[in-house]
Amino acid sequence: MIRCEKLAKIYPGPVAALVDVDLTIPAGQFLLVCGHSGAGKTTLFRLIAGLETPTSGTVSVNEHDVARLGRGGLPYYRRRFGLVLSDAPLLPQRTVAENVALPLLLAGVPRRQAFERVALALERVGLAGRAHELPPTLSGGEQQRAAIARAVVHRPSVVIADEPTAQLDHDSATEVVRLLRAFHAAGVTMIIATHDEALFSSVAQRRIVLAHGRLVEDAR
Ligand SMILES: Nc1ncnc2c1ncn2[C@@H]1O[C@H](COP(=O)(O)OP(=O)(O)OP(=O)(O)O)[C@@H](O)[C@H]1O
Repeated sequence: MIRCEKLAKIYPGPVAALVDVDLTIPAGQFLLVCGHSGAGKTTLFRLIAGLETPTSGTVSVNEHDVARLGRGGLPYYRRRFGLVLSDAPLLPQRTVAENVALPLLLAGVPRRQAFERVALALERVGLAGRAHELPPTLSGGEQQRAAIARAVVHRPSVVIADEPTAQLDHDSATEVVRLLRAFHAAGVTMIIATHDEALFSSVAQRRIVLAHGRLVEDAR
């Protein structure tokens, strides 16, 4: 369970990106996060995943305050999460398999074991035959599926995806939703920012709306 209490992030400016957000996300939930551009969705994701520290308030996971983890605990904490963020594109000069392997290699998994897991992850997203190609030769939908493989290759318990179907045609977007649904069915908590709510209507269990950094709607 992830719990945000009075969570706030003020960037220099000052910009109040997130203001007093109280939110509890039970393990295994499929949560949609909606809101206009600049509403604070990405900021919320970065705080939950331990990529940024709150200005005030707390994020805790299973009752442990993330701010108290310290340098030793934070890398382990971050490995709970699989991130599909728009500011982390695939590296164009590395093959698809090398891109997907990166989080494992950075975590110290031996190469051989890492690439065995990469092969499994690419198979799950239907890209087994494209492992040795460079990302720019893939379609937009295939690149997004590779990004999902990279996010799940270390078997995270939570997947956070920022607009995972943006700029995809309908068939590719539907395929991305099908994949996320399959990971959710396997027990992964899903936190998805989207403007494409209709696409997720059959799988989402809850929808929250952020506006100007505040949580303004919460519906199950
Ligand atoms: N590193 C930063 N420094 C300063 N301001 C920032 C920073 N990151 C975000 N902001 C500001 O915080 C606010 C919330 O941004 P955020 O990216 O969280 O919104 P968002 O809902 O994800 O938007 P989008 O849908 O466009 O991605 C915006 O006003 C943004 O300009």
